[in-house]
Amino acid sequence: MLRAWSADAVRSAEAALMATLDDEGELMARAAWGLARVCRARLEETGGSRVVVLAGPGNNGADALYAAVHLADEGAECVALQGPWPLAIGDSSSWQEAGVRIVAADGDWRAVLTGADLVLDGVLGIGGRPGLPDEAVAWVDALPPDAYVVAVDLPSGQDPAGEVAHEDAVFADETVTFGVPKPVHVLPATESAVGRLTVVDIGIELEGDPEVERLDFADVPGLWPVPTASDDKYSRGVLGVVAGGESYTGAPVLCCTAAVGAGLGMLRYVGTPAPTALVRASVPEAVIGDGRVQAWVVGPGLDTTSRAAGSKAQLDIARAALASDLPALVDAGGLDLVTGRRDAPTLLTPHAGELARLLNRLGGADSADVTRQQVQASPLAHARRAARLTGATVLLKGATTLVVPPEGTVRSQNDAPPWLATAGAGDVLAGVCGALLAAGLSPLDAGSLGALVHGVAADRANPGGPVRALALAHAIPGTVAHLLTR
Ligand SMILES: NC(=O)C1=CN([C@@H]2O[C@H](COP(=O)(O)OP(=O)(O)OC[C@H]3O[C@@H](n4cnc5c(N)ncnc54)[C@H](O)[C@@H]3O)[C@@H](O)[C@H]2O)[C@@H](O)CC1
Ligand SMILES: Nc1ncnc2c1ncn2[C@@H]1O[C@H](COP(=O)(O)OP(=O)(O)O)[C@@H](O)[C@H]1O
Ligand SMILES: [K+]
Repeated sequence: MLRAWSADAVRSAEAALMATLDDEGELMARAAWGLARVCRARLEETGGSRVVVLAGPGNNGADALYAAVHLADEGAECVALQGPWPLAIGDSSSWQEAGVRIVAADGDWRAVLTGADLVLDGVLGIGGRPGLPDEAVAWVDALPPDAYVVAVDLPSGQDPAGEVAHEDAVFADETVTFGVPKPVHVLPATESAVGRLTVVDIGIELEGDPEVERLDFADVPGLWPVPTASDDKYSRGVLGVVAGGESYTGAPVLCCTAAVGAGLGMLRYVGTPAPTALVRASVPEAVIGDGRVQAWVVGPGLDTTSRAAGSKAQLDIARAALASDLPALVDAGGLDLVTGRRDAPTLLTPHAGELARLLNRLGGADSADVTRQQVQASPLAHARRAARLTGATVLLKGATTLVVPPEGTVRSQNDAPPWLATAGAGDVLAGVCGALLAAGLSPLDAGSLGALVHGVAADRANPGGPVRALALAHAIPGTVAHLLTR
């Protein structure tokens, strides 16, 4: 499991360690040495030798400059761009003596930058506010496209807390962070700017709950509900799926195919005539109609406004499922039936547009209208608000999937290729996570583990190429086996 801690927690851990060290510069020395080792390796891989440092005003800039001193000692040509600010440590003459030429804001920095093989972004670190000083915006605009950009600790300008996306910021090829990952490295608003993430050990130890967790492959065997000889179909979990209608007939097929493929004890399907016929034909394992279950999936392809035959009876069962004390996953059309808090374990699985709509409906007349764009610009805050309003865990879908409980550490999964952005993929996710809820997992575990398996299945269904939702659903059983037996 990857764990990311807030800037404040990291600073406290650094202060605690520093108090035990004789030299107050020791941690920065460790950070700079580790950073220099990574840069050295990348220069060797790419055959480059010209390093340009973007030197900010704080310790992040100092880290980059110290790393450049090591690289200069080893023969690289190192130049640092300084803005109209003093450097945190030393001045231009002391750095020049140490082997790093400093080019001031009024110097010919463009020519220097054009020749860079490797750019070390040390403008801002965990002390940064989202956005960049104007001079650094100009540097970033002028970055040569073929230079390898290494961000020091985090891509400058990105929000260290990973809460908000900002357009004036660095997008790195690699980020070298110190001690532990931070939220910026794993949350959806900022993760795409991080590139490859490398963590340099500087000896700090973090205690207590992290801000963000990310499950990895090694977590799957410990969490996945593997049956034993004493199990039967009921003890493994029965899932009820209320999905589809006369206009959306495919969603229940995808959801039910994925749910049985994830290893359910049994599945009950509740639908109107057309999708029921399709589920009968394509998922012969499904038992049709209402009955006793351990958890519900309510909503894939569900049209809550339909007047077609069978719709009223189906909606009555959907409402009864939501009013029950059983765990429930609520997706797509089912989200329109959420009226407030539910006491039983609940996982809501909106995409950004559905989350905006849910917040507008539940937020009350006084709250400002939320748009899909606002959700995408600050996904964590919006998911958290929905989790607090409903008491449910909110799984917000996207390239990075967030799973946000009403309180405490959030999970963030990034396991899927962009090919997964295809209609019906969400119905498959609902089936997988629903199966895990029926087996007794918490909404947090069911959502994050389901998102991991779903993302890996997208890749395994057709490595490196397009994937359709039905192929994704069919790839679930093999993916689970692969992750359990690797
Ligand atoms: N605390 C420690 O012991 C260690 C810290 N390290 C480094 O220190 C960094 C943190 O250093 P600092 O606390 O000096 O903070 P930063 O280097 O992130 O920069 C903070 C400075 O930039 C200014 N600033 C912030 N946001 C701005 C914006 N958007 N536009 C313009 N100016 C802005 C602030 O006013 C402040 O002067 C870490 O990211 C890491 O690189 C490492 O050396 C490891 C050890
Ligand atoms: N760019 C992307 N990269 C990887 N996965 C993505 C990307 N965009 C969306 N996804 C995933 O694809 C799925 C889409 O679900 P959803 O929007 O509900 O589609 P549908 O309602 O058509 O089934 C979600 O699991 C989401 O996390
Ligand atoms: K940086």
